[in-house]
Amino acid sequence: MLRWITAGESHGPELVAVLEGLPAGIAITTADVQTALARRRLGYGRGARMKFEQDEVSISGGVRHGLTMGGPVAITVANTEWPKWKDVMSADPVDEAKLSGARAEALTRPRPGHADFTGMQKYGFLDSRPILERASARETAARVALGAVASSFLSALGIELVTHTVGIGPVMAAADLALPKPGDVAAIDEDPMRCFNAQLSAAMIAEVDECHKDGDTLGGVVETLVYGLPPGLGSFVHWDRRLDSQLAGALMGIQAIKGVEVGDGFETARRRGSVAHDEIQRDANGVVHRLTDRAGGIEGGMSNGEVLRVRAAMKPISTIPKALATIDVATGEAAKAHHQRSDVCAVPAAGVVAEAMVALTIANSVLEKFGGDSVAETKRNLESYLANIPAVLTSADSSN
Ligand SMILES: Cc1cc2nc3c(=O)[nH]c(=O)nc-3n(C[C@H](O)[C@H](O)[C@H](O)COP(=O)(O)O)c2cc1C
Ligand SMILES: C=C(O[C@@H]1CC(C(=O)O)=C[C@@H](OP(=O)(O)O)[C@H]1O)C(=O)O
Repeated sequence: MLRWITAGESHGPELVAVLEGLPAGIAITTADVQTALARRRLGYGRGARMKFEQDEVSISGGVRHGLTMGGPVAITVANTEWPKWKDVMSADPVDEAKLSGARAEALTRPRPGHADFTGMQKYGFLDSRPILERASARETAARVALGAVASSFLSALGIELVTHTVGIGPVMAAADLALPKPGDVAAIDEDPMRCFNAQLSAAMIAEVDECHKDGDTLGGVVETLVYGLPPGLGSFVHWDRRLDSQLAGALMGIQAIKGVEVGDGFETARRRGSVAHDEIQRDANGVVHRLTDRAGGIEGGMSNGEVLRVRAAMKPISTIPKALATIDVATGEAAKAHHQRSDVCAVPAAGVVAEAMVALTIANSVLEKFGGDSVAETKRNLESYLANIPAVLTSADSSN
């Protein structure tokens, strides 16, 4: 079983992430993690901080000479802005006299839509700083670092992930948009306008620009695809063993994600059964195929060998220049919500986080089914399982 945990604040010295339960022999380098983090930093509509934040990566456990050794993998991602925040965010008590300037002031005008107000109620603070520091999506850098390790493990088993943006605010990608393939990411990487792996249409970019001009913010929808999955990950036997429930939990665990769809999701609910499912057909060679992939690669809580397809809906950023009504908790009076630099739209970045969470979830399911203390052992177990599926049940995706 894979376990992972992150720690650290948005303006603290660094984020710390630990991933336990991986086999030995996974190829991972500091540069691989840096590349994954660079994808997350970019994306059309990101704010000022992402222009200078460097995400300084250090792998401090579990990896030797570019390969995992089987122990917990520990990664730190340093915040390059730390020197500016040192006094405000120091773990040790600091001299009050040092705490001056705008950064040190109590944040007393909680932002609707962020964790501020309810977090202040829950933890008993009259300052939202101790809330927003951990609620901030800065934390997702730590998850993306771990996701890079999970993706490398899956890749060694022939399982590849790719993510794209399918909606920015009201602008949705064309319904017949061809699904990207894993190799497409490299091509998109060369085009920063497309935000690394996020395929933003001109209309989406115009929507971000328009919104920026209006002092407003946007959400949207991202989709992660997983190619090369064997059938049978997850299970129908118990709710918490269902792959779809695990993926939904993992994606809803990302800041600002408010909805998850598997396959055609909500659209399926509007269809009749005769056109909602994926018919099964045997070809002349005796190999079983699906005619469609409306289910998004999951039936009965199990991967069915088709391309896995999950979408996550992100709400608009809640730090809005055109600030919303709130109260000032210092006076109890009506006020405008606190506003500082922030993203206009972080949907492409959220897609990179979604991909990391899907990779971690799938890696966990793979290890649950196939086990293995080394990648070679996991691979042998996977191949043996596929080779022993009864011939009459062999489907296109279970035969490779
Ligand atoms: C990649 C990413 C970047 C984000 N950037 C910002 C930001 O710059 N400003 C902001 O107010 N919220 C930002 N958010 C959203 C907040 O983190 C989120 O609204 C907050 O945690 C409350 O969301 P919740 O209700 O889902 O917990 C971002 C979210 C993600 C996933
Ligand atoms: C730092 C990141 O995202 C941050 C997420 C975030 C929030 O409220 O979630 C608020 C902003 O932080 P700041 O207030 O320091 O500008 C974003 O920049 C990041 O993604 O690495």
